[in-house]
Amino acid sequence: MSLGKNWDLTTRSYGPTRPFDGAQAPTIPDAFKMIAQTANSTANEFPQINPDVCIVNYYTNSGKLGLHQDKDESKSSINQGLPFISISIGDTAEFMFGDTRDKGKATKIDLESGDVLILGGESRLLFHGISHVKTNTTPTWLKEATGLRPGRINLTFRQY
Ligand SMILES: O=C(O)CCC(=O)C(=O)O
Ligand SMILES: [Fe+2]
Repeated sequence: MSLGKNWDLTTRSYGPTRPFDGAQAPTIPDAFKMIAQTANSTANEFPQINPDVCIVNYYTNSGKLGLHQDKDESKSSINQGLPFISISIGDTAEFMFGDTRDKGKATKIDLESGDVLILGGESRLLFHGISHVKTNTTPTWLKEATGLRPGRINLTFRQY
């Protein structure tokens, strides 16, 4: 699901509406933007963004995402190395990143619930992906407080 602008996976492009039902992408709640901007200013590595896209991905326990670069934002955004800010909720995922699409050469780190990962500047075009989601790793307090189903939610904030 996309907030702000619609992200169409088929054409790998952004637009105002969702092709499958013509609906406008819902606006990004200010509270969401604030979390992403606060994380970015706390990291203090990259320029601040005014996010106009938030892509929300849900991974089941068998969910994966192949190594890819995020390069469908505007040339200006990419050339400036404007960061994309990723927030993980729920089950832990193994995140891979590297200079090439080669999985064997990628560095792997765990992204746990609550972790924020920011790719910006020179790291903006790193190849990255999710190799697997680790079953039953959602913090107990979060499961109890929200009834979150198994799996992982990832929010990425970008400025097109
Ligand atoms: O799920 C993640 O941590 C990464 C998501 C991602 O790479 C993307 O949405 O482009
Ligand atoms: Fe990505």
